Amino acid sequence: MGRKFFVGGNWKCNGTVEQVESIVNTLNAGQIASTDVVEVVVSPPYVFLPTVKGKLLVNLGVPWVILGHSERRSLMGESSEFVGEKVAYALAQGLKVIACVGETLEQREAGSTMAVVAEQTKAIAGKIKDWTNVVVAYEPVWAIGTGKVATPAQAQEVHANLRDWLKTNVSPEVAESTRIIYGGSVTGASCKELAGQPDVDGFLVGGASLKPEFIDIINAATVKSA
Ligand SMILES: O=C(CO)COP(=O)(O)O
Repeated sequence: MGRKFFVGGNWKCNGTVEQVESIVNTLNAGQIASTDVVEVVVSPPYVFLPTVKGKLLVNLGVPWVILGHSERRSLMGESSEFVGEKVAYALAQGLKVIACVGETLEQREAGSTMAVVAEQTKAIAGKIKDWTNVVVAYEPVWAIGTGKVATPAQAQEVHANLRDWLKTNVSPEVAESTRIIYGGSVTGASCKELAGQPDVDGFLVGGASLKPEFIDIINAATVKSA
């Protein structure tokens, strides 16, 4: 079975109750591609979970958690090892995990992108056995919140290398079935070409997930199913 397209909306700490309700209304009113072809997850600020949970999407418990975001790694000092432990703990508690990896601009310019991504992924792989409930988000730090989206070729290159890494270091089955999604300044304008890349299985969206264009990003799934 192919990898189902996955789109996450990382709302971070944005919004007031009114704004959150407005986003939810927009999502509920949007014409979204069939859930046969796309899985959508939103990550509201903790304080708004009750507001969102009561109004949005069938089956919304809080089944997913985003871990290893670069803002946590850099601002909260979370090491790769700690992120690996958190991923293992979350899975053991029955949560599904979006695990983020990605290099800084400095690391990219030094040619160490894949070494960084591999080190971050290895710290997770060393702590877990079952990848069924894990989605890996490749989020180059230089693309997050900067308006500087990776080119489709840049994203594809890292995603393909990461899948190869999983094939060699975990298993061919895990490499084939694990969704690797891209995050970093994704917009309605850039999503289709990115989605056209063979190893881009979806997106983790920050700023644009607070806007109506999030619907367009979700619907980029149709690029895969076309
Ligand atoms: O950090 C992100 C998603 O986790 C990306 O944020 P932006 O889409 O705002 O760049």
